[in-house]
Order: sequence, then C-alpha cells, then structure tokens
Amino acid sequence: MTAESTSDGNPFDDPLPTQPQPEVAPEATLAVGRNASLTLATDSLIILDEGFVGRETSNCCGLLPSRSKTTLAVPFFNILWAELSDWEIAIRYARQVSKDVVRPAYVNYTIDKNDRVHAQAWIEQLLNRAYGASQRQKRIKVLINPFGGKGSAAKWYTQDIEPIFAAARCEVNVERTQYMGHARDLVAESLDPDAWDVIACCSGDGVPHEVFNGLARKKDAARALAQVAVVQLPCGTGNALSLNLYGSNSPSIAALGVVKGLRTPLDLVSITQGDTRSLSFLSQSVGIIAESDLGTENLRWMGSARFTYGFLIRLLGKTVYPCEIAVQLEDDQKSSIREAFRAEASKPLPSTLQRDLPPPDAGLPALRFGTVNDPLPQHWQLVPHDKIGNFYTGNMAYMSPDTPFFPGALPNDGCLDMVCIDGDIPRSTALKMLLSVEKGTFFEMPEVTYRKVSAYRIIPKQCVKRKEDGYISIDGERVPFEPFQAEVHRGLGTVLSRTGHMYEAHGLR
Ligand SMILES: Nc1ncnc2c1ncn2[C@@H]1O[C@H](COP(=O)(O)OP(=O)(O)OP(=O)(O)O)[C@@H](O)[C@H]1O
Repeated sequence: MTAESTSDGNPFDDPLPTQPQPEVAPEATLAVGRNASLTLATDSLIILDEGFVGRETSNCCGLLPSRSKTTLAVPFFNILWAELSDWEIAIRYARQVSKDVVRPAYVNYTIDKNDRVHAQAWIEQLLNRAYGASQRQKRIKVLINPFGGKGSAAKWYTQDIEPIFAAARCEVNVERTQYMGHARDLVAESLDPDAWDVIACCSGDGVPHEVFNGLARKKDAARALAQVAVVQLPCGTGNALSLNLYGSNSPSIAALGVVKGLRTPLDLVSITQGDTRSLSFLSQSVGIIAESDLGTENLRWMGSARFTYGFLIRLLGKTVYPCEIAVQLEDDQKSSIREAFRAEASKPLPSTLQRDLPPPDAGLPALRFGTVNDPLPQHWQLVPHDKIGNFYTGNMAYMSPDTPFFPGALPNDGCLDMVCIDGDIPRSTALKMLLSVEKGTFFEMPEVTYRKVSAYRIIPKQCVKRKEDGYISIDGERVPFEPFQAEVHRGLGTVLSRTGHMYEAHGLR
C-alpha cells in the first residue's frame, strides 16, 4: 500500500520507536512491497514506486523532490522524520511547493512483519543521514510578536512554521509577546535554559535582540547563552538573522533551517553607553545607515523604499557625520581578511559538535577594555574623522535581502567587520558603491575601508548643519546620540545554521 499527502497540521500520532537498536548492518535499500523500494543514495532518499507513474515532475536547484516516472528523490536535508509503527513505515519530508515555500508531505508503506528489524535499522540510517550532527526533535520555545509582519506573524506561524515543527516531532511551546521588551523580561525572569534547546522568535530582528539581552541578564548568563540557541522565524520588517543563517526570509524555509540547523557559536558584542551595558548580535551604525533607517519614520507610507530614498537623499547631499574613533585592530588588510574567510569556508561540515559549557554560575564575561566611561585603553588612539559619511560595523553578512554589506563576516571569529566610507566622495563613486553591494564587488572598492576589529569606541559629534540629535542604531534600534564602546565576546551566543560555522552569503570565496 502506498500513500502520499501534504499536511498543514500534525496528522501523525504514532508513539516514538522504543525498541533497542538491532545489531544488523542495514542495507542501503529497503524493499517495501512488491512494487516499491526506498534507497539511501549519496545526498537523497530515492523512492522507487510503480505507483508514481503519471504524476507530475518538478525540480529546482536540486532542492525540490524530483520525480521522473517511478522515482521521487528527496534531499536528506528535507527529510523531517521517519518512524515505524506496527505495520507501517512513515517518512515525513519538507516538499518544496514554490521557490520560497516548503510544506510537510509524507509517504508511508506497509512493512512485512519479518522485515521490521531491518526496517528499524534502515530508519536509523536515514535519520543519521538526514540530521548528521544536528540535534533531533529539538525543544523549541516560540515567541510570537503579534504585531510582526503588519500583524501576520501568528498566521504565518500556524500556516508555514508549526506544521514543519510538528512533522519533525519537535516539542513546542508558544507564547505571544504582550508589550515592547516582554521577550527580554520573559527570558530573563522565567525561562529555564535547561528546559529548551531553542528560542525561536516569530518576529523581525528586534525580538532576537531582546532575547539575547534577556539571557544576558540571567545570573548564569554565559551558560544560558551557550545552552539555548536563539533563532528567527522571519516575520518582521528586518529579518537579517534568518537571511544570514538560512539564506531566506521565508518563514517555512527558516522553520526547516531550525529543524535541521547545527548549533553554531555566535560572537556577541557588549555595548556600553552611559551607565548601561547591553548585547548586540547584528550591527551598529552611526551616520547615513542609521539615519536612513531610523530618521525616515515620516516616510513609512513609502514602504521599504523609504530606506533607499532616505539613503540616496543623504548620499547625493554628501552628508558627513563627524566623529572620533579608536579601535582594537585585528586585521586591516583586505587580502588577509579574504584568506581567513576562504580558510574557514573550506572546512567540512562537522560530524559532531563538541562545545564545553561554561560553569553553572558563569555570568557575562568581564570587559577586557573597560566601559565607555573608563579612560581610553593605553594603546588605543582616538582618530578624528571629520568627513565620515558611513560608519557601519557588522557581525553578520546580510543586513537586508540582497545586501551582503559585510562579505567577510564570520559567526565565530571574535571580530566585528568595520566599514568606514567618507561622505565627500564624488556622487558617481557613491552611487557605484551603492550598486556594488548587491553585485558583490563592494569589498574591493578602494574607497571602502574594511577592517576586522575586536573592540572600538566612537564619539559622535553634533552635526553643525542640524539642530536635532543624530542617529545611532544598534541592531536596528535607536539608542541615544552619545559615545559608546563595543567589545566582541567570541562565541558567547548560540544560533542554528546550516553549516555550523558560516553564514549563507557567498562572502569572500
Ligand atoms: N505586543 C507587543 N506590543 C508592542 N510592541 C511589541 C509587542 N511585542 C513585541 N513588541 C516590540 O516590537 C518591536 C519590533 O520587533 P520585531 O522584532 O518583531 O520587528 P522589527 O522588524 O524589528 O520591527 P518592525 O516592527 O518594523 O517589524 C520590538 O521592539 C518588540 O519589543
């Protein structure tokens, strides 16, 4: 008997297999009835079934299950779960129904009583190939921002995300955030890091920022940040976390990325400003980027074009944002930055993930360079930048879709990528530069200063032409227009990525 269907809910309620693992060497092919077989090929599960004849064929970039006549190839990455009941083997997978959408689908076949031991061993082989070093059946705490995605986040969760988690047999608990800052408070005050493997934010980048900061407020902050992976199910305006980790801002693709994701240490950055200390996971900007994003609220009616419009106006006006900057420099040579990136990119997928947890009472790491209120570290030098137009530091490659602004960024190299561009460069060069980000040629432009730094201080100055305060953005949120200091903590946080050590951008390969 053969059955196949897609499912928007969880139609499966079989108990988990509890039998001891049989000690037989499983063969790659499992015969399931007279006319069908299941084969573990190099990258995919191949289902050969006479019953497929006549069904449509589809394929796209090797990601879609492809059928030709009697076969269906499902990439191991798309396999969500497989299990054996008394008489049947059921395999669930994520079927790509369009470029940006996957939906759970399943095949099941009757198994002869005498084949059960072999079938159980074969399923274990399949799950090993499907999950590799990724944890199976993750325990996921979901936080939904009900206002995310113009109020669509809850709908996207039900339609695109929850069915994938259910099909992969994840343990899920859902909570809606009730006010600004709720995610931070909830994580700091009541979330038990031993109870969850993942905190998944159905939101933009604002809620993950709060979650990292909630974990940072715990007494055992360092341990909690290593224990619980923070991920995003993209439902906001800015979805950089998902773009970098899953190469997509589609909720269902990200859900598959979370199910199959490898635990990945992520550098986090302490920001001290005034008397506060907070964590940043994404970016800091002073000048044109911050102002084009945060200073164009009055243009919200334009939709996402408001950022580009705001950016171009300032670019063409040759706006400068004078400041003083001191850095803890790690590398300022584009050639060696590229080399280090390539060396990291050439590493294979890890087969196991070993990471020592910090001791139970380990709080946030001490600041090696003090705070912004301390005297400047001895070997640092404050350099005046009177003509800077763009000061931008990034911990990840993509800042928005198609804009890999920091192609050299690596999740766990202990560095921020710092870009400084003068504001008085010719307009034609500035426009060329704008276009070069998407083309991937931005890094090489001589007008772009690209550095790896592990800490810095910036003292912004009031713009003479303007009466009101300027803009500083930390992870896309506005903070006071005052000096701040940043210091990277290597691998302090945890996320889930496809490779365990790289972002999804093409980068400097
Ligand atoms: N119930 C709520 N009421 C008001 N604000 C909330 C609520 N839940 C979350 N927020 C706040 O919404 C802000 C935006 O968060 P989110 O990460 O979803 O989106 P974003 O992409 O950063 O912004 P946008 O609102 O433009 O989509 C965060 O600061 C968060 O604290």
